[in-house]
Amino acid sequence: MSALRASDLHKTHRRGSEQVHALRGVSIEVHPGEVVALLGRSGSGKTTLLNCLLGWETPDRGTVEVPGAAGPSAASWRELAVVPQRFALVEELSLADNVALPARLAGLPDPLGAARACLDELRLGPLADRLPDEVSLGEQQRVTIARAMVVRPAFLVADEPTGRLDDELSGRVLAVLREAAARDGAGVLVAGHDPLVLDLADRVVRLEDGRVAEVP
Ligand SMILES: Nc1ncnc2c1ncn2[C@@H]1O[C@H](COP(=O)(O)OP(=O)(O)OP(=O)(O)O)[C@@H](O)[C@H]1O
Repeated sequence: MSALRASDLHKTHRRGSEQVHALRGVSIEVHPGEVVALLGRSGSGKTTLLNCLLGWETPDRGTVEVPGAAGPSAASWRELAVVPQRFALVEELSLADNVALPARLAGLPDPLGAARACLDELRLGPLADRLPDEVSLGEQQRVTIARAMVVRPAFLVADEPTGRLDDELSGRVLAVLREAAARDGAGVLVAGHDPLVLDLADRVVRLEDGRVAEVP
């Protein structure tokens, strides 16, 4: 299968008369079965790159290819799932129902069973029937990982998925992402500052000021 690919992306954000060149010609590939760490200081363009890969922002120049989809915004959750920086859980639904949602939309059998299995993997089984605002932010963060994993996506993009977790839980989350690559052949792109992400990755892409920097 082919790679999730961005080629020569340029993106300028405009704030009044000010222009911020968030991406200045970024190319990146994520192959099935590999974990790629996207590192870079705050403001280096990581989220903008992920947003372009997801079709949430349109680059000024350059292309994004999502295998199996006509374009990034046409990709289904099974083709490309996301763990967003802002969790976007449905407040009225239990954690189990939140996680089951993509499985229901994809028409998978037993969405709730699959959701509970994913929550168990992330050690959230006992909280499955609670609402999002009845659990901590770190727990909500892990729910978003279960929600991305539930359909066994071909590609998964995670924006700082361990930002609110201690080392033990970060290790657990990263092991789950690693397993998605090893077991399901998913291509995983993880953005973050967490040194644990470096240990986990097959490959590192570092952004500096909107460009890919050479990694020694
Ligand atoms: N909607 C926007 N309007 C104006 N400027 C923006 C917008 N989004 C991002 N920027 C700017 O673009 C640059 C890149 O931002 P981006 O969020 O991609 O960085 P990042 O590497 O993900 O940072 P962090 O690690 O803090 O999340 C920053 O200078 C940021 O202030």
